[in-house]
Amino acid sequence: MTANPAAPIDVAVGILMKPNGDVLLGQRPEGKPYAGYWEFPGGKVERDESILDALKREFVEELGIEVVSAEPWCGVEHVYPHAHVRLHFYISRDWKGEPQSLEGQAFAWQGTLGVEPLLPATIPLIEWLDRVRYS
Ligand SMILES: Nc1nc2c([nH]c(=O)n2[C@@H]2O[C@H](COP(=O)(O)OP(=O)(O)OP(=O)(O)O)[C@@H](O)[C@H]2O)c(=O)[nH]1
Repeated sequence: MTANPAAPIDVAVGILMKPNGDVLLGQRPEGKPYAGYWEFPGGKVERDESILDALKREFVEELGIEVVSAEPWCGVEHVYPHAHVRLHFYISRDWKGEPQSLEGQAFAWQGTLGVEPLLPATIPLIEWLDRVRYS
């Protein structure tokens, strides 16, 4: 049986937030759709995996970071030419380790956003985020 291309793919996305409001963004590596675009770290949820477990796994794989706790923040659904995604954004203020570029990607801590382009589905998040990170 082939997968239904219209069915949304669940993606766990994590926003690491420092006490000063800075958040961590990563740049999509070569070979992936939208290579070079900036995003919050994360990836697809695997079968039989919870969203939080997927988030924790992706942060270990991509950045060598242990997410100790994270709160669900918002959901965004977006249809790209390559995929229909359902993004589950979490905010974490509690993690262990310093980000390492384990998959060769660039990353940057950002207050006022200074990197572009951002993935289209992630653009509205930046304005929403300003309402929570400096509150
Ligand atoms: N991590 C992340 N993905 C996002 C964001 N915004 C957004 O539209 N996406 C989309 O969510 C999907 C994430 O899939 P991915 O390809 O990065 O996931 P993955 O690392 O598990 O991929 P792979 O194992 O297939 O290589 C992509 O279609 C990507 O375009 C974001 O801010 N962060």
